[in-house]
Amino acid sequence: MDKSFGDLKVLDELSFRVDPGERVTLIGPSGSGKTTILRLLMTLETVTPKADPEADGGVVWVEGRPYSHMEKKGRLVPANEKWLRQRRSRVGMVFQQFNLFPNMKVLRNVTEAQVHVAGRSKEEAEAKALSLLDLVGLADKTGEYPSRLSGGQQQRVAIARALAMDPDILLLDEVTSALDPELVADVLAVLRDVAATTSITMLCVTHEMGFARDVSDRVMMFDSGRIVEQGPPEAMFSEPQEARTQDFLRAVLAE
Ligand SMILES: Nc1ncnc2c1ncn2[C@@H]1O[C@H](COP(=O)(O)OP(=O)(O)OP(=O)(O)O)[C@@H](O)[C@H]1O
Repeated sequence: MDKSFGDLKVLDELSFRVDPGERVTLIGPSGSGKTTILRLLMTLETVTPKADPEADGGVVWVEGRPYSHMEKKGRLVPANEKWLRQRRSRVGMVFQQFNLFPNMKVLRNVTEAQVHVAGRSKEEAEAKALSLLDLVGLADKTGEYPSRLSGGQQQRVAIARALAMDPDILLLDEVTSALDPELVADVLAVLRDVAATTSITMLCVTHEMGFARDVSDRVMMFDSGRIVEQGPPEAMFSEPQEARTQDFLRAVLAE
């Protein structure tokens, strides 16, 4: 797939596959297009069509079904808003800036989409929310507004909210970058727990190399919208083959 913003080409003929249950970490310098990939998967962006209308314009597939497109008379056509809304609910995303609903208490933050998007009853949604808030260590904060929580606690609510929809894929976009250093460990511990206790597919952008090493099946190094190299974390971190990966890891690990 390609993605451009005006004249700026951000993703260049990018193509990759993530298997069900696989944990993939995207690493690479700032501006290399990592967040754009997650936003495309969340349908917050659309791919830039090729000039040649016959060319493969970049179709995103999730769980073997077209996601960015829909099938019409045996052909794939760009998806309409209704289709996207339905498919989007199969993908959970946690953002750098938490993005909780500020006017809703913690419990309602985690039940809202369950009730209004997934169509669950209030009781069912609350039971699920309570068990997930327990999982992220916030069972005692259900009645608080987000503004009364630390950044780390807000991020743990956001993780519970994403998981509450039973997504096929969990997208994590630098989820600890906006946190004070002492709060990072708690959030990573919750995610390690999620990785260890579920089989959810995870696609994660992070600068936390220890976390990437522990939870990933595969690490992909990006630069200028292209995959520079990819492989299991042991190989990527111990013996990166490409000079760009070596330079990037040296710089990140020296921070
Ligand atoms: N909506 C937008 N309009 C214009 N340019 C954009 C937009 N979103 C992203 N870009 C540009 O696309 C490029 C890739 O951005 P992206 O956020 O995907 O990179 P990244 O690898 O995630 O970087 P970082 O690690 O800093 O978050 C950057 O040059 C960015 O300025």
